[in-house]
Amino acid sequence: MFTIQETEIKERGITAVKKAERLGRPILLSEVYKLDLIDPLSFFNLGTERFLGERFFWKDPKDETVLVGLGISQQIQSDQATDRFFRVEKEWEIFLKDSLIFNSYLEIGTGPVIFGGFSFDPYKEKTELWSKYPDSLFYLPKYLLSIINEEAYLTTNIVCMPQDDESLFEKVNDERNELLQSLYKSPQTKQAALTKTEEILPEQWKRSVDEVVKELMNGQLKKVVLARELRLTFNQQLEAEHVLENLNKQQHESFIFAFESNGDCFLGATPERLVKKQEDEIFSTCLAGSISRGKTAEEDRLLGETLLHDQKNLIEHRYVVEMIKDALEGSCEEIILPDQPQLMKNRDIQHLYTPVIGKVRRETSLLLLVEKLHPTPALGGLPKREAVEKIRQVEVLDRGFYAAPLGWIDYRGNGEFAVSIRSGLIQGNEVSLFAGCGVVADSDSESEYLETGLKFRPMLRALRGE
Ligand SMILES: C=C(O[C@H]1C=CC=C(C(=O)O)[C@@H]1O)C(=O)O
Ligand SMILES: [Mg+2]
Repeated sequence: MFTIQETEIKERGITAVKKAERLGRPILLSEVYKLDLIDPLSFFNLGTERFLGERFFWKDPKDETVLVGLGISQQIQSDQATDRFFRVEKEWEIFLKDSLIFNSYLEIGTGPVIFGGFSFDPYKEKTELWSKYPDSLFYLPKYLLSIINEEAYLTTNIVCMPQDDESLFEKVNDERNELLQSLYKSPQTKQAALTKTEEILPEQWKRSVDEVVKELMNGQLKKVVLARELRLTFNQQLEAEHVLENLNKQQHESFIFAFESNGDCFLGATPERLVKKQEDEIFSTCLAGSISRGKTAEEDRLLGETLLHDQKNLIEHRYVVEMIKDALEGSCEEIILPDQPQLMKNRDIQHLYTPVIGKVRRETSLLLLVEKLHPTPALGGLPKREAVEKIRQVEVLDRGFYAAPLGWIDYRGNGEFAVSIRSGLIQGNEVSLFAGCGVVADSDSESEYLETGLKFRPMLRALRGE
């Protein structure tokens, strides 16, 4: 069993407190230990008692980076719409200034990391649904488990005040060791049962698709993504850990995420990367154009072939490729992307997919890239500003964090954001699911309606525990 000795954190803590006294402001103390490999979901689960409402989970499709945060050591949050990406970046930078970071590992995603995201459109009128999530919300966790290429690291973050003393560090050390020891007790709880499914205004949604199609045929708008909601009720309070476990099993090739705030939990399994930054290398994804999976291998292959040659879907996809290329060109010395889309097959749906690799200029930050890209025409439309305005006008749904950038940034400026689709918001014994689709001049509202139905499936499957 792993135990961390108390002497080190005490010495470091006293140094941090002295620095806080000298500078007259809080100072971050962060330390990283390597651990034997532990199961990230068990780590998330063991936060249930102590850190409920203050947890996050993140896993990329290849399991290269798994991050689990428990507790909130510092929060960056705002409802200010202007410059929101830049503001988060500056606040993180200022917060990190003069911090004491004890990290002898070079791995990206160890040490101080903030996790969180942004709402889709800060100018959209807010409803009760997303009242727990401000337009920008990030946590620096108290304890962060990072599993990087199958090696585990535990980062502890403590914000030290001038008036703090040794007892703070004794407490943290005890708590940390208790956490690590309780890892081996797994809680047994029952999965909730679905009692009611309500589609929110499906006919009105179809009518808005028809209206937008008309505009697309004779205006400057080329594409608008329209989304809708499914509201589910269960016989008891839903536990995020069950749903997360199912998503992780059923949609392992997606980004699996959960992000708690004040009792609610936003979670999902998205196949869509927005942008990843590793030093000066960046990776993005064009994902748009969809068809169902076949029941047999042959049917599945034929459906894939149909998608690869379908004009409506190819146009829907091409708008995304063009926009991402344009958005990245200014910041990159080099961009590589194939001419033709390929297929991405997820358990419940297949998509047209074009991967993008680039080399960014020195001064380009991850959040600057997020700002340039969000929303891509896979979530917003084309042209970007006009499409977002149209969505604001015609969509009934309050998207909140759905279809928006969600991810993490470490203290060295590396990190990754996904687009939070195939997702849901848990609120007690109810859950809202969200799904949208790219409407182009060739769209038919009935088939777009069915396509959104496919996109609800990953969350439905996980919620039902199928
Ligand atoms: C907006 C969603 O999916 C986007 C991503 C891939 C394919 C899409 C499509 O074919 O319409 C959407 O643009 C969603 O899942 O809610
Ligand atoms: Mg589509």
